[in-house]
Amino acid sequence: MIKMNDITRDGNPVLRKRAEKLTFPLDPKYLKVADEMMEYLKNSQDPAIAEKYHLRAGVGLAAPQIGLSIQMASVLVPGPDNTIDLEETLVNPVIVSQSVQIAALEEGEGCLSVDKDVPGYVPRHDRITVRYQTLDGEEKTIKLRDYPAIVCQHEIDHLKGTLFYDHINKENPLDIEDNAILIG
Ligand SMILES: O=CN(O)CCNC(=O)c1cccc(Cl)c1Cl
Ligand code: NI
Repeated sequence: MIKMNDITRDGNPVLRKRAEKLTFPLDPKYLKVADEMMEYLKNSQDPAIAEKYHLRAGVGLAAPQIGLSIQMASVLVPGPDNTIDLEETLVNPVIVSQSVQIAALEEGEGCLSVDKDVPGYVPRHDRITVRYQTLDGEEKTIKLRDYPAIVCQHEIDHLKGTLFYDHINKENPLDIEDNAILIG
């Protein structure tokens, strides 16, 4: 199972590389990686397991965060009342369209690869359309908005070598354009 000491930390060049596109059929080792990444997310969202193995909670995990510079990211976004809003492993994801409307999480963002808290609004697109391949190579296109859209942007950023704090206004971290939507 993936544990915190398997997570690459800021300063490791792998987090600043553009990850390699994957070809299909996927090498079986990458299928295993996908399972392990999703398992990490599930474990980290289970209070008992997270406490037992000292896992920081995550709603997404990108392959560069476990040292693999490949275009693969898993997302497990809970919805209200123990529902799941989005559970998917995205291979070679591309944001094919995005709203002009900007949104940010009121609480800011965190990252397993960034040990320090970096306060401030992370401006992102409120709505995005993502085209990706599933683990068996099927092309899918999904439209996302609000929290799931923000999570996917955070993960797709990882595949481009971008970290969330790159987007925070350095002079005034709580500065964001007037009509940005703040998501609580
Ligand atoms: O890349 C994934 N991680 O670093 C896992 C830990 N961070 C989160 O789960 C997280 C927390 C807050 C906002 C967003 Cl958008 C995300 Cl993604
Ligand atoms: Ni992250």
